[in-house]
Amino acid sequence: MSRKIHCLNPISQTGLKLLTADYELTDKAEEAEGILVRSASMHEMELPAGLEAIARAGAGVNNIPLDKCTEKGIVVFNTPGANANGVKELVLAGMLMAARDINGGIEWVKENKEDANISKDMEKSKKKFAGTEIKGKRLGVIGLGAIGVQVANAAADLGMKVYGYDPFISVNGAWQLSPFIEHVTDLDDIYKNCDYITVHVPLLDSTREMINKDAFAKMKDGVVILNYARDLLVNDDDMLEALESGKVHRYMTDFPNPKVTHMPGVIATPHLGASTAESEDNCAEMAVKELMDYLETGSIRNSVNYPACEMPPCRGACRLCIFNVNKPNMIGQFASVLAEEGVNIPDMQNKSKGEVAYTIMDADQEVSQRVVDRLMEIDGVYKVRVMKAE
Ligand SMILES: NC(=O)C1=CN([C@@H]2O[C@H](COP(=O)(O)OP(=O)(O)OC[C@H]3O[C@@H](n4cnc5c(N)ncnc54)[C@H](O)[C@@H]3O)[C@@H](O)[C@H]2O)C=CC1
Ligand SMILES: O=C(O)C(=O)COP(=O)(O)O
Repeated sequence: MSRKIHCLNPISQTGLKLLTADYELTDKAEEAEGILVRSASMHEMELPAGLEAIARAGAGVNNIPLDKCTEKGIVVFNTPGANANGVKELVLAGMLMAARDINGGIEWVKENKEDANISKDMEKSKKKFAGTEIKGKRLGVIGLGAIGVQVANAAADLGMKVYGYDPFISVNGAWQLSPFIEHVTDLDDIYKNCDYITVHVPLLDSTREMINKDAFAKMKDGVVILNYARDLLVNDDDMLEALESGKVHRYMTDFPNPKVTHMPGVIATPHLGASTAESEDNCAEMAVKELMDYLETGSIRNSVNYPACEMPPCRGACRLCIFNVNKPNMIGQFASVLAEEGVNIPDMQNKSKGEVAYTIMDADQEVSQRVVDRLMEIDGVYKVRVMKAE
């Protein structure tokens, strides 16, 4: 029987064509074993009863009900870094469009397209659109993950003085960061010093509306804010005030909303950061591979709610994948149940991540529903998935 995959958004064919003959795309979400999604909100959606995994072809997972998925043993994947270059390039464009009135100039040409003397007249009019250069200006990058690091390095290459802030920077991120970036540990150093500030953090309770009145109060007058991450990172009312007072010269954002579109000094794009052929292909390929790997082997790579856990092909008659609360003696209890049922475990792997854990156990014989029920009865077990060896 083929495995059913439902796409909640259009997903690049480059990724979809990796699905083997064992898979089938379905229009019916309720029968899906796997879901592929980009930005569609899943918060109000009833999760299909047989859903094993969701792969977000992209970075941000604020459109997915993570806690609910965790408690149901549904693994949520994303595709770290797969669209970072696409976003980086749009951020660079945003910075240049904030520095020069490229938009105003283009509009002027459109408005004067019937002017037979346009070649002469523009030389008189162009002073209205004069700008500044970004070389030598100070850029603050908040969040040095896949995108932030690339933005920081590219801006340094363009001659900007770059400050980077990320209290949780990964070892990989730190390795990739150019030595010319000043790594600051106090966000105020970015607010105080920078002419341009760009945010590249996920939307979390801890980052929601981090760009607010208090932050603006510490910033230089005429600062440019770039938000190609999520709209809710910025307090819109405070932004309006900052734009009106001149504290913020321009607000460049990839996340227009009804308030933002009416503000002066805003240049907005309709969430185009990852909308390049290359990013769409990269994300789709990575998401499809993660999903297939998990559905076929139980191995987890790049999950945002369960730990990475990889196992070679099944060494028994079946494989048990157990999702549970991360607390003492869980593996002991799993092993006891299997021992009492006369099942041997030729191979196993257990990993934890914060409050949850994941165990893959190969069993030397097919296990009965009673074994599954007994494992499910253990306090803290969310789900037991049984996979027959190929
Ligand atoms: N405009 C668009 O189309 C796109 C937008 N995004 C947005 O950009 C965000 C970042 O994407 P990536 O760089 O790929 O993610 P990432 O996970 O590689 O990097 C995020 C970084 O933010 C850091 N961070 C978390 N909390 C922080 C805090 N309070 N202060 C400073 N740093 C903090 C983390 O340590 C991490 O290094 C995504 O979560 C998403 O919301 C991502 C891709 C496309
Ligand atoms: O990857 C992300 O976080 C993005 O915001 C990109 O969203 P999209 O896949 O273009 O709907």
